[in-house]
Amino acid sequence: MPNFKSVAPKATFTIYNSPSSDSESETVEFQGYSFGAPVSCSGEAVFTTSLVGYPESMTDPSYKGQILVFTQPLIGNYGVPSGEERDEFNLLKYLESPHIHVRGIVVAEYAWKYSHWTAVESLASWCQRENVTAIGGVDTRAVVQILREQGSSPSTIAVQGSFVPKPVKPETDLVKTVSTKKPFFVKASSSVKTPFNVALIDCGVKENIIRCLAQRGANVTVFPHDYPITSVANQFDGIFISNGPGDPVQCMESTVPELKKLLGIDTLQELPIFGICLGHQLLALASGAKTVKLGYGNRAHNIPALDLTTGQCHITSQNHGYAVDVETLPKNEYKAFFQNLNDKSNEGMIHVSKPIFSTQFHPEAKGGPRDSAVLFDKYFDNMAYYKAIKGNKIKYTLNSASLDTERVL
Ligand SMILES: NC(=O)CC[C@H](N)C(=O)O
Repeated sequence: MPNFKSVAPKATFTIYNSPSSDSESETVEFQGYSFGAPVSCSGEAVFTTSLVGYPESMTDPSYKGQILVFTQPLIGNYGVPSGEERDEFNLLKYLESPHIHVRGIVVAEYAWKYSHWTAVESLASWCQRENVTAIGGVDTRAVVQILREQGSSPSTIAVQGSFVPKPVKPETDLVKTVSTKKPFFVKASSSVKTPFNVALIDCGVKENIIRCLAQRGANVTVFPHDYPITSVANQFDGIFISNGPGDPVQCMESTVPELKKLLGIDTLQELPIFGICLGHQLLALASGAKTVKLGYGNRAHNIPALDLTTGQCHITSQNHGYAVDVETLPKNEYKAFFQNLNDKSNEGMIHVSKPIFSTQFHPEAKGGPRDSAVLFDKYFDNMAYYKAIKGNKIKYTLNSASLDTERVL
């Protein structure tokens, strides 16, 4: 095989202590080679210890604007699957959204040769097409030691011959950039006779979350993150709040007040609600709790989360930099649902009397283990009960045929 590495443009990955630092003592540099787009980039460096799933992670909207460091030493070996192929729900078969959301990737060794039955191109050509920076040849173990010490940090990837932007603080208003611009509709599995109707608040939803709902028998109407959901909530059997990028407090003026309003509507006290990751954090904020930034976050596919209601441990898929401060949960309303057994951070909350719960980890797990897929079943049980007690009072009056059938970007 030709020695691609030796002819690839040189690249440098730099980690900064703070966005304003430019003196050498405050930066650490790693030299490597570029295999992505011939552009430099700047973003918050975060790391994942997941062993597989780079196409899914890179297209997860929660990673918007970040530079993702993979600790798995060989990346690219199974190429990239089709970003066009769709399943029976018209959802992307292999990717979690139509485009790459990470700004750049950092790997130890890029596999120039790939092989997999689903692969349609190499990771390098995908990054080039999507204008995403990629550096190989970096000692990612050393990188993680720095990020673990100083926390997720401003960083740049400089590609030889291109303009290098300054390190920046994580951007604000990221949710707006990834949320659908207009409502869209995904039809439930055709094997289900009487589907449920779920209103999904899209803060940057992963395709597999919608699939987990549609497969179990929900027609999913996906709404923009700032949609006045209270104006339609009485037409639905359940509300779902999705994952998404950035600091949850960025949604204090959009999604959170609307959720707060929803929680206060007398006639909707029995309405089931389920939130995942950012959805969990926003529900917590709407309930009066607070969120905190974690040092370096949790990004992996093997994080143990203890179900505090059963004593069972779930091995979970995670990607987050913030967490709910469990001490601030309103005690007469919510109790902690799951706890992270590595760092003891909060992994979910459950209402003491209403059918409302949320998790910090990703039960839809793409990629990752499916231990906690059962939580989707729990949500469906809650919806079945709600539908039974409401009789025929819930009426879906939106014209779903007039809605788009995929996210509007
Ligand atoms: N996956 C997510 O929804 C991430 C939530 C939030 N942006 C965080 O980093 O904590």
